[in-house]
Amino acid sequence: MSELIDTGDTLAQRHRRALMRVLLVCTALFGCIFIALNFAAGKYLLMSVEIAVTGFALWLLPVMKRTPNLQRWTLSYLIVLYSGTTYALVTPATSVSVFGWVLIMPVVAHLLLGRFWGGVLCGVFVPLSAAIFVWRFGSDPLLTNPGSVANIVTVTACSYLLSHVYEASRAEAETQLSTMALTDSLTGLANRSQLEQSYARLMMAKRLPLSLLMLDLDYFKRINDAHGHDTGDAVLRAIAKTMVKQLRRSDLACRLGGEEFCVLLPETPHAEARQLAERMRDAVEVLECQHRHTVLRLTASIGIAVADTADEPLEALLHRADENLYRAKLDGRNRVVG
Ligand SMILES: Nc1nc2c(ncn2[C@@H]2O[C@H](COP(=O)(O)OP(=O)(O)OP(=O)(O)O)[C@@H](O)[C@H]2O)c(=O)[nH]1
Repeated sequence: MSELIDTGDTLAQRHRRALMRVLLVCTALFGCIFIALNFAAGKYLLMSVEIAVTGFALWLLPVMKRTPNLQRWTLSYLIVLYSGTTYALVTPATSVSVFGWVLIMPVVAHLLLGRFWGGVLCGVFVPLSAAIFVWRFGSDPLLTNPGSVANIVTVTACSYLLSHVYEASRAEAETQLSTMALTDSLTGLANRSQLEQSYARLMMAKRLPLSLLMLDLDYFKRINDAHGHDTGDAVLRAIAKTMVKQLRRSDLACRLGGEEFCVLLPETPHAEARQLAERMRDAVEVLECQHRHTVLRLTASIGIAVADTADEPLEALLHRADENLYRAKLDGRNRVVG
């Protein structure tokens, strides 16, 4: 598990990496069996093709464990595997049963490459295999029987359509899942996990100085106590919207929990961060949250911290911003410190 996480895989990549290794082991194993069978039958050219595919599978097995180019290697291997299968189909010495492999081409391609590349690969190899089938067995009674033709076409079309639809809904479910895992459900802002990921990315790209604002609403408990938790929630959503309005596209606003928010500002020196923090504090102060017949108003305290080097851990930066926020609270609230 840890070695998979080390590669920085998404959920889909993690599954595909595991599936690809199963496919490589299976094709290498069956490849050895077919090499032996074809050697015994004296089909040396076909045997050579199988040796090449099996050798590639064995060589790729350790590479697949941690390569960051998973998609490229998978596509390369499937092109080699499907080309080898196509060669076996063309060879007059092979039996009609070899065409059984064509039926699983769409399933394997979609599971390993996703909708687009899986579709492209099948779009090339399945019609090619069908053409070879007609060329080799066109005069066979099998193909002059409409029932047999209908069966073959239906099974192939089902294999293609089912894998395509399955992959489409799997990809959609994964997108929804990762959005949920990175978003605060109440406000729609980023959550702490997303903050950690973005911070690591920004530090890696050296988008310095990286400023961080920590914003905490003042006396928010009073809103909850006086008007109820639902109203408190509505206020938190309004605050989140107000914060986002002040930001650039490259900035990231998150809710750390409760009534505590944080904003990540890449390539923002201290003076600029301070200006933005004051603007945000003003915006919260003038915000009017309508609740039944009363207008609720509140203020926010903000602490600032700036990272000038790429080696500062997020925890340290948050801690410095939190200390300044604490001072802002002590100094009377509704102010920016740092
Ligand atoms: N409505 C709502 N309230 C929350 C949520 N999470 C935390 N709270 C409330 O936020 C309040 C935070 O109160 P305190 O930590 O005492 O802070 P405060 O009243 O804002 O006072 P200061 O921060 O000292 O200015 C508590 O009443 C929590 O119950 C939430 O998701 N929704």
